[in-house]
Parts: sequence; C-alpha cells; structure tokens
Amino acid sequence: MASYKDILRYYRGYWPIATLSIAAASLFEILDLLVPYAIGQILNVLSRQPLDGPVQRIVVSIGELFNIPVGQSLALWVLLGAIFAVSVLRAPIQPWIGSWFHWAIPLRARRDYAERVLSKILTFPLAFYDENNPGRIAGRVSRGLENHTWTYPEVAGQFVPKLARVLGIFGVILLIEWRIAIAFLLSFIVILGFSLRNLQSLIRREEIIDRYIENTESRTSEIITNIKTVKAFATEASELERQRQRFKREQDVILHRIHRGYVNLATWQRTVVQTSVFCVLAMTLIAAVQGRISIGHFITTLTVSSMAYAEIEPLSMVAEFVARRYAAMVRFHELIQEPSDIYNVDLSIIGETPPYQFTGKVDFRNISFGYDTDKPVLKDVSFLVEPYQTVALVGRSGSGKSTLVKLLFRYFDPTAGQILMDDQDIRSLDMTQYRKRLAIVHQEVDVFNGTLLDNLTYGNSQASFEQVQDACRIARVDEFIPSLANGYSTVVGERGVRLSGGQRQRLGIARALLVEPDVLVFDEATSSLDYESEREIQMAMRSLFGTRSLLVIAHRLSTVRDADKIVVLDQGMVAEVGRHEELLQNRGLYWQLNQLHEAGEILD
Ligand SMILES: Nc1ncnc2c1ncn2[C@@H]1O[C@H](COP(=O)(O)OP(=O)(O)OP(=O)(O)O)[C@@H](O)[C@H]1O
Repeated sequence: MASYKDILRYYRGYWPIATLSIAAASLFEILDLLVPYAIGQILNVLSRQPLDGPVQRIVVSIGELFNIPVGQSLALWVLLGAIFAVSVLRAPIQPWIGSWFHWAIPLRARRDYAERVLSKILTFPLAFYDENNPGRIAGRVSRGLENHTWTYPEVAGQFVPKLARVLGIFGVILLIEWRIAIAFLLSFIVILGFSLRNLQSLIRREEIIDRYIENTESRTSEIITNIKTVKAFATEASELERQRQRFKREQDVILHRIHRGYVNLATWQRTVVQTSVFCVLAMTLIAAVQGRISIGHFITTLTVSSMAYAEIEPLSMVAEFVARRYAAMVRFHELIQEPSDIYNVDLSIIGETPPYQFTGKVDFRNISFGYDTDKPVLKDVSFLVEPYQTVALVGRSGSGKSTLVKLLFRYFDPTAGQILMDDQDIRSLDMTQYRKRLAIVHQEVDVFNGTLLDNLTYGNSQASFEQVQDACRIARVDEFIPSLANGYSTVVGERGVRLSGGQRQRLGIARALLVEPDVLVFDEATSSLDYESEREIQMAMRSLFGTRSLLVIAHRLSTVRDADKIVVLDQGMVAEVGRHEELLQNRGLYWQLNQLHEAGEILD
C-alpha cells in the first residue's frame, strides 16, 4: 500500500537543493515582515515616540561608525535603507532561488519517474495486461506524473514559506504584546487543526472517486479499442448512455460530496478568520488606548496580523489542491509497486549480439500448466521439435495451443515438466537473451507508427538494407512495396498508410526473419484474409520450411499437410502425433477435425 511517504520519496533525488530552496523562500517571506515593522518604527519617529531598543542600538552603532550625529533623520535613513534592502535588492534574486528550483525539481523528478514507470510497464507480467487495459494504465500514469509536478511548486513555493511567514508574524507580535500573540496563535491552531481533520475525510472520498474515474476511463478506452465491434453492433447509443450514467454519478459525488465539503470548509474558515481579525483589532486597540503599545506598534500589529490572516486562503487552497490530488498520486505509486515479471527482463541490452545460438531443437517434456491452479489447461504434454523441422499444433479452440507458445516464450513457467532448448532447460537461460533467439508472427501483426523500414527492422535495427530486401523477398513484402508512394520510407500505421491484413502478415513474417531466429513461431491468421492474401502468405510460409525450426499454430489444411509433424491437442493433452497421412489413417481426432473442416479448409 502506497502512502504520503512515497510521494515525498518521489523528489528524493533532489532533497538537498529542495531543502535549501524552500529554506530560502521561507526566509524571504519572513524578511518581508521587516517592511511593516520598519514602517511602524518610522511612525514612532514621526510621532516622536521612542524607537524599539534593538533598532535604537543599530541606529547608534551606524552613527558612531560613520561619524554621523544620531537623530531623527539618521533613524529615518536607516529604516528606509532596511526597507530598500528587503524589497528592492531582493527582487532580482528571489525568482532564481525560489521559482527556478520550485519548477526545476519537479520537472527533473518527472523525467526520472516517467522513465521509471515505463521500465515498470515494460516488465509487468503478461497477466497484468489481461486485468488492466491501456486506458486504465495510461490514465493512472499521466494523472500521477501531472499531479506530482503541479503539487511540488505549490507546497515548496507557497505552503511552507507562507507557514514560515505566519510563524514570523507570531514572533513579531510576541515582541510587541504577548497577549495578542497568544490569541493570534490559538486562532491559527484552531483553524489549521480543524482544516486538517476535514481534509482527511475529503481525501478518503477523493480516493473512492479516483478509482471510479479510472473505471470510467478504462471503459472509454475499451470503446475506442473495440470501436469496430461497437459500430458493427450499432451499440453507440447504449455505450453513450452507460457512460453518461457513470459521468453523472461521478459528477454527483464530486459536486455534492466532495466539492460541497471543500466549500463548507472554506465557509467555516472565512468566518473564523474574520472573527479572529476583529478580535485582534479590538485587543490591539485596547492595548494602544491603555498605553501598553505605541502608535507604531498598533499599526505594525494590525498590518502583520492581517497579512497572516490573508495567508489562510492561499494556505488552504494549496491544502485543498494537495487533497484533491493525493489519491491520484498514491495510486501512481501503487502502480509502481506492482510486482514485476518473475523473470528478470534486462532493460540494459540494446542491439547487442545475443550470446546464444541454438540448433532449434525444442523438447516439450511432460508439460502441465494452468492459469488458475485448480484449472489445468495443459496436462502432461510431450513432443519434440527437431532442428529445422516444421511442427504444426492442431486442436479445437481452447485446447491449449497458444498456451504452449506462451510457455515457450516464458511468459509463464509450467507447473510441472520442462521445456528444453538444445537440451538446456529454458529456465536456466538468460530470459532476454533467450527470447532474442525466438520470433513470432501473430495473427494480428502490430504496426508501429513509422516508416515501413522502421517496422521491418523493429527487432533488429542493425540489419543491412540487403538483409531487409532478402527478408522482404522471402515474405513477399516486395510485391506490395511498389504500390506504396515512398517505398520503404512510406509512413505506415496510426498516422500513415493502412496496410491490409495480408500485407501486415507479410510484414510480420519479414520482421521475424530479420532477427534470424532459431525458432520461428507462426500463429496462422484464421479467416480474416481473402483468398489471394491467404495464398501469398501460404507461399511465403512454405518457403521458410526447412530453413529453421518452425512451430505453427495451424488453422489450415494446406499448412498441416506439408508439416514434418502434427501435434493434435485435445483438452490440454496430446491426442495424436504424426504426419498428415498417418493421422488420417489412424481415424482419430485429427481425422474427425479434418472431416468436419475439409469443406472450409479450416481446422478449428
Ligand atoms: N490469460 C488467461 N487466463 C486464464 N485462462 C486463460 C488465459 N488464456 C487462455 N486461457 C484458457 O486456457 C485455455 C487454453 O487457451 P489457449 O488460448 O491456449 O487455446 P488455443 O488452443 O490456442 O485456442 P484458440 O485456437 O481458440 O486460440 C482456454 O480454456 C482458455 O480459456
């Protein structure tokens, strides 16, 4: 569970400079008090009342030092000089010690944490993404970073220095008349104590609403991701209605439970502040009338105390902002504290030549696995992929084909059994380096926003242009390049040319080939492709047979017919293994699937 300590740690790299700049800003706020104090003393000089002892001593010392007669005029010059020093001389220094660091620190911390949170996102286990969609994760990250960045300047540049100023004012009033100082201090303790108690309960409400907003954002992100389905089912109106209800509920809670709370707090604060100002005025007036304080002190006390009460509003505004943002900041740290993948992903390796080189012999030995411990998905699965063999995985939907591939990539580890790559348990290998020797072509190939060339070399930025051309020839990407306006430099993806399903698949194959994997996994696209594209891909794929070990999640008879080995899975178990003709002769599950799907040429 994250807490305020994590929020403080966010700025941890900058503590020394933060402490210095906050201390300097606080000092400036206290020095500001010299102005009303000096004006009070000037009034005393003009009304021929005595100066305060320490001021008198300073005037005398200066008179002696410069050999100037001590009198009214020297006292006025000294006081005027003090006002000049703390107001005019300070002006060009303050922004560089204050504002500069109050923004430089959170902006630097933002860069640190943007990097840290991305490293974290890159190393979350796959299961995390099943439970949290991109909208939820992105929302939490951006709200967290933004709120940390905005909160620091307010707390460091406003809250702490203003609080220091209030303490300074207490000191000044204490010098003048202790009874007024005590009344002043008590009123502040009451106001701050009550405000803090109220803010705590408002923070709890903010935490609840933050989770609620996150769920709403997550649904909006799902609508965007699944927009084709939304449009196809014409559910735009019902989606809007559902979200509209959530927006309304959000607004009701924010307006009536949270915002009302803040306004109630402000109302109460304002009333207490005005009462206190009045009491201090009355007490000061009585003290002046009774001759306990001079006219100058009367003016100083009234000026500084109203300065202090005027700070209540900015102070409580900052406290309110912090309270409003607290939940989002804490939830950002909760995200960072989520456990990473159990396998150590090495984020320091960029474009290095992987140390491993395998023949491509993969031995699945007695593999059992379940996403939930009580629901086994794979049960005692064993089969061997010899180097350069093409092995097809066949079975009904849900039989565990994709799960086997996830285990090969070590997204999960089997609960029993082992996967051996060239007779080495893959758990004993460096995971990042091991994965670099594998490649996969998914059913839906991801295209990043960038040029075609960027997308082709995504897994191997060192590839030469000749290698790219070779891969494109094998994967038949070269057949559609002439139709693109700028050839390899054509921008594809989000902001560029949309590639068709078949083109994307061929891009996926070329991209996989460019990393020169020892084992290539191919998750055949099912029925999203037209006949022409499908044939192109079939031909591209067939030209890979025998060039390396191939593991194909096969949906088409044509692939399966040519495979060296077909592994038929049934409810997580190996039902049959053999070549196409052998399995047909067996008249088992493969034969049944074959019969069922022969007409459509698709196996599951
Ligand atoms: N992330 C997951 N969490 C929990 N259960 C899962 C997860 N992924 C898959 N499953 C379950 O595991 C079983 C096997 O799924 P898998 O995707 O491996 O099957 P498949 O043979 O590849 O199916 P298809 O051909 O339809 O893609 C299914 O019952 C599925 O519901």
